[in-house]
Amino acid sequence: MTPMSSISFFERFEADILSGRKTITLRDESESGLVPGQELPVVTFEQGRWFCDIRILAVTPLAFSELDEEHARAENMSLPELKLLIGEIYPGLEQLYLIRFELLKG
Ligand SMILES: CC(=O)Nc1ccn([C@@H]2O[C@H](CO)[C@@H](O)[C@H]2O)c(=O)n1
Repeated sequence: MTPMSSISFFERFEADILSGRKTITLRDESESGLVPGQELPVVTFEQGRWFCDIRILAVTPLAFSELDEEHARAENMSLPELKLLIGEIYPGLEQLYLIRFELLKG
C-alpha cells in the first residue's frame, strides 16, 4: 500500500484542530496505514487547502460500539454527536481506527 502523504479533514473542523481542541480522528481501514512518529500535512477535504502539519502519535483499531465520552471529548463534541457523525461518514461501519495526533507549530 502506498503510504499516505497527507490527511484531509472537513473544513468545519479546521478551527478545532488549530486550537488543539480536536486531537483524534476516527477513520476507516483505508486510512489506517499511518505510522506513529509520521509527520504529514493536513488539507481541507473540500478544497485540498493546506492548513497545518501534524505528527501521528498512535493508530489503534476501535469498534464503533466502543466509542465513549473520552473519544467524544477528544473530538470536541458530545458522544451522541460523534456517533451521528460517524454514522453519516461511514454508514454501517463497525471497524474504525482511532488516530491520535499532535499539532506541529511553526
Ligand atoms: C474523506 C474523509 O473521510 N474525511 C474525513 C473523515 C473524518 N473526519 C473527521 O474525523 C472525526 C471522526 O471521523 C470527525 O471529527 C470527522 O469529521 C474528517 O474531518 N474528514
